[in-house]
Amino acid sequence: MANKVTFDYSKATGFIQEHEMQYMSELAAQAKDKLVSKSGAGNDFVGWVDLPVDYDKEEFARIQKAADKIREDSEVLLVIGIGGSYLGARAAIEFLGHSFANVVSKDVRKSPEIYFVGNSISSTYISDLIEVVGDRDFSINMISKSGTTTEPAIAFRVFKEILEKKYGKEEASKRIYATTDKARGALKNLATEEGYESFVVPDDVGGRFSVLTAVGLLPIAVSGVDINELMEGAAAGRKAALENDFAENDAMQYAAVRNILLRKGKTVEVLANYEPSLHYVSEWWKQLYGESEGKDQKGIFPASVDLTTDLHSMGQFIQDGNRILFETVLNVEKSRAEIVMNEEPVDLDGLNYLKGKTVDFINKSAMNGTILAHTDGNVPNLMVKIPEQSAFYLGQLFYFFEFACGVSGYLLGVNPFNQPGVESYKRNMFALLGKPGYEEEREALLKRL
Ligand SMILES: O=P(O)(O)OC[C@H]1O[C@](O)(CO)[C@@H](O)[C@@H]1O
Repeated sequence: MANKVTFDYSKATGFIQEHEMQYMSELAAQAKDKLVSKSGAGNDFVGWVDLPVDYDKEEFARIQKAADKIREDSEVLLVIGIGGSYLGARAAIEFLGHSFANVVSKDVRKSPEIYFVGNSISSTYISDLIEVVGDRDFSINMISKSGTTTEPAIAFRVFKEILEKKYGKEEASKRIYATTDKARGALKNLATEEGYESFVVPDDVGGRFSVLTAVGLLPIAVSGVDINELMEGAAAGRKAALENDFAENDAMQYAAVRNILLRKGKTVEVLANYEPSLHYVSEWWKQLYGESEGKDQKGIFPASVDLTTDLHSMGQFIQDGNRILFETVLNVEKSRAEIVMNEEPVDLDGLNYLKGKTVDFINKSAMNGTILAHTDGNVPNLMVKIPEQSAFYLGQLFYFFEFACGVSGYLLGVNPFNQPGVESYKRNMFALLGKPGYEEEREALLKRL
């Protein structure tokens, strides 16, 4: 087991010839140069490249201090945000924390309960969460880079009102933490007006690349994770991505392999995990790759499955359906817990052949068997190995995927750092809601409904 996050495409060599890798390595080197020298498309949004070694230390200390205060004075933290303004934090908290964090006793969790809201417009969800919070002490971390996104703004209005009713305006303002643009937007204005403690999403870091800014770091720190360790892992990932040539560069190889497969008609990448705690890492990854590459009528569609769970729902399609897929397995090499199968005196369930084996050994056997079956079914299989569930390796993993995404987007010939397509639904929604300025669209849309 290597003591770092690694990429392994040895099981996919039947689908990729050496000379293809050679050609793509040259293009990947050019793409990397563009990214690192900040000379490619969207180059004003590549601040994340140096973030693990070049971040605001004063703000970092303030994040830690705010996290300590929240851990001290709140039973519940509400994290309000959508897309890149919540997925990274949720990925980290769920990957590194207890599988049932919000349900176990505080002695086990050692932090406030953390709930995410403002990532949908469901009144049922909001109202159920109001019930969960009840009359307990709580704080809010409102996260929006633009400060104008509708989903989180709605949730914030609702919970701000509850907070102000409970504590009074002044005390409530000390329990609201705003993470947003340093100067612009409705949230920034509100924070200034009401005196909320504010944290900055740097101008040159887009939402989906912002997990290692205050966007991710404050909620992650509240959950009790050592954010220094997370940053150290990311710095190690950066060093590996920046300093290694293609032959030793895992992120560049991943970018190259997925672009070779795309050009052979593999238009869907399925990210597969065998640990439920990786579910939100996959959700984070989907936004990262979906928003970065899905444009100009191009891109690999990023999908995900939780295994072995989904082998009993999506397994049939992966094995035997339309051959447009390749699969990337996230493999946590060393399980955090060990459970050994015991022998029973009468082998009624037929499982005595597993006596003495660990559940993780069984899980890994399922994984290895599945990889070979899918490979035989013409699904190229790639693997990203994560030595264990620690903040250090998660930091490395975040950086690995971010760097590979930048390189991959340039290989594809798109600007990986914009998201023009996201505006279309917003315009329609605003028009249908009667937002001032959308009158003409409103008429046209109403006729079509
Ligand atoms: O942080 P904000 O500005 O609320 O944006 C949230 C998300 O919405 C998007 O802008 C898309 O609408 C994403 O790129 C972003 O992560």
